[in-house]
Amino acid sequence: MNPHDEPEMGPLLSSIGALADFKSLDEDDLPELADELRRFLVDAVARTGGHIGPNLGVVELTMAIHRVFDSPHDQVVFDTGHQSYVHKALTGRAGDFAGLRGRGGLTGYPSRAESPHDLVENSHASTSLSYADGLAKAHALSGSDRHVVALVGDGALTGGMCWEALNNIAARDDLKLVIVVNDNGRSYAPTVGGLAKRLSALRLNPGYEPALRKIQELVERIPVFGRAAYAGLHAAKTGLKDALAPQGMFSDLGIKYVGPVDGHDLGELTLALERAKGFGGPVIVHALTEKGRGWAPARADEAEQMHSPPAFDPITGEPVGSSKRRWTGVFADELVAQANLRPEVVAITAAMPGPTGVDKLMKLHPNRVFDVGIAEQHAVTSAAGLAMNGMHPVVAVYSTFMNRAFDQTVLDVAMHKLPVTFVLDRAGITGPDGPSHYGIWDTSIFRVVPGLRIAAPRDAATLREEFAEALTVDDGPTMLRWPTGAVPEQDIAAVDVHEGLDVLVKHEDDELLITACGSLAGTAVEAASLLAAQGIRATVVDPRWISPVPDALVKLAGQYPLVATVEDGIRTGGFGDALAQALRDSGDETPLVDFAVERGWHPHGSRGELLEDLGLTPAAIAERLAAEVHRRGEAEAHHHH
Ligand SMILES: Cc1ncc(C[n+]2csc(CCOP(=O)(O)OP(=O)(O)O)c2C)c(N)n1
Ligand SMILES: CC(=O)[C@@H](O)[C@H](O)COP(=O)(O)O
Ligand SMILES: [Mg+2]
Repeated sequence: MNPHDEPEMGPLLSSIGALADFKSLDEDDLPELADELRRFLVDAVARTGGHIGPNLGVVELTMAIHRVFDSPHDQVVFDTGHQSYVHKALTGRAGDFAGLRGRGGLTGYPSRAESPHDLVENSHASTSLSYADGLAKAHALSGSDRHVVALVGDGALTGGMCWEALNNIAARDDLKLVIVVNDNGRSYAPTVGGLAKRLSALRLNPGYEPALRKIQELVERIPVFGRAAYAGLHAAKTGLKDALAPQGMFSDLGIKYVGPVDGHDLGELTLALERAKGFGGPVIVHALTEKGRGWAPARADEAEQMHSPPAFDPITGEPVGSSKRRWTGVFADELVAQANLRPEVVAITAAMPGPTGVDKLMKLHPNRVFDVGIAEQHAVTSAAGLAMNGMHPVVAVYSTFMNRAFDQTVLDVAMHKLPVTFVLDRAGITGPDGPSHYGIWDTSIFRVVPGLRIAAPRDAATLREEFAEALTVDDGPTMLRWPTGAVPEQDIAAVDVHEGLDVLVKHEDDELLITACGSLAGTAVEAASLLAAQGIRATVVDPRWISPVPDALVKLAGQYPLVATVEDGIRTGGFGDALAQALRDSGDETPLVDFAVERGWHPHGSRGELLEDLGLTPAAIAERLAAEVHRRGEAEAHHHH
């Protein structure tokens, strides 16, 4: 890592101020540029953390796409978008990587505000082929000659939307659409399922191409055979190819298939993409790549090939940040403990065993953990099936990805009153991954599901307790949510329990009730102490189970002149809205101030910065509530005179 704070840029990369500069480079310079890009990526991402593994794997792929196609006239869509750093560097943004994923800096995904070459900002997987289908149909309608290129990973291909799109794409032979399958055999962990087996059958047979070339040379060398033999060979080649490399999966759909090609061989890639472009109709180019290519620590990371590590040492790859106890780790241990007590407990992950913490149980009881690929909707309804047959599935998904499985949750699970426990990690504001990764919608979305109970632990102790409680519920689904990052160093102990509500701060003759949800309980406690310093006495309670709103909380809140709620989720339809509605329903007019995430697209940054921006800090909450108390005091005084 060089001393000043700019990632190391070689001479060729430094010469690229715009895509045109890259496209005009001499072909002979491209291998050197690829090396410069790899050194640059490691140096840059070491500082900021991010998707080093995926991006090292698409250096040649991205270069070849931008050599053959002409963005933005031709449109390039990155599935998930986590592998678009090379694209950003080649489109003139290499000089901005010092701020990658940081407030005000480059986002870690394509961004239309950053470049006309960026189209899809959504970081949720398996959307690229649907976007591409629409983009290409529009070009076909306007009779334009523009091509659409979709770069989709083998992991993303396990997502159902891809197959919905392929079914439609296969029905049209006039779409100028090139689907580049970036097959590195991995999501985080090795990609799972029948698709993966078919793709690896192709991957494991690279031999058939060289074998064919050898036969071809042989035939061409023996003049007597001439054309007839060559024609026979061609038939043999098709047969041989199908025999050795069953790629029926795509051609059965009627979509042309080119490959598999070596995804790190610029020449081979360029040829394949030129061929594909020439088809003028939908075509799949199947590229074989290595995640983390060219950097030993990523290649050596068997678990995830450094899919998205936090900041790391650029030489060793070792993380450089502090390794505090994370919410995920507490859950991982408790899941094992509960599974050992309860044979009916099984776990499901959508291609994220490590990041969700089910990997620990997976190692101990591999047949009780199911990795279903990037397929959240399937995960939920498969869990419904498991529950129907006596299991208690724990579905571990990031909150933001749970958005995908609303219908499956409400009808396939809740309507059937099935004992499924959803564990939503990364709930609330996450930060560096930006707005499509914030887990802020879950409370508002799932609060409307009849029979679904939601808990929001405030620390490690309540995570263990509430998770254990959820597993005892067998007449309907339960859901727990917690944020990214470290759990509070110290558990936030209750000083009292009032009808099932944990009292965290208690004042006699108090004048204000603050209801703290989950991870912001500590913030609420600090806000109460700031208020106490101004002579305002606020009691703080944590309901633990936030939906449905506990009756005891409605009753208690009704006894106060002012109530506040604090939650790490969208204000619209959140916990605050729920309590306000419950108070209204109980005939209580208690005024309520709800601290939450305003509905909107909040740009990436650190979790702390975002919470500061959103007024979800002790100081901001105390300030707002003090003003509210004073305003009410004055109004009272005025009223009495
Ligand atoms: C709907 C959804 N689920 C989960 C994720 C988390 N996620 C991000 S990248 C990734 C793996 C993608 O694998 P692949 O498509 O093969 O791309 P690669 O990283 O191998 O290049 C996953 C599971 C996501 N972004 N979207
Ligand atoms: C692209 C994607 O969805 C994941 O790789 C995500 O970026 C990981 O987020 P965490 O860093 O919070 O695990
Ligand atoms: Mg992959």
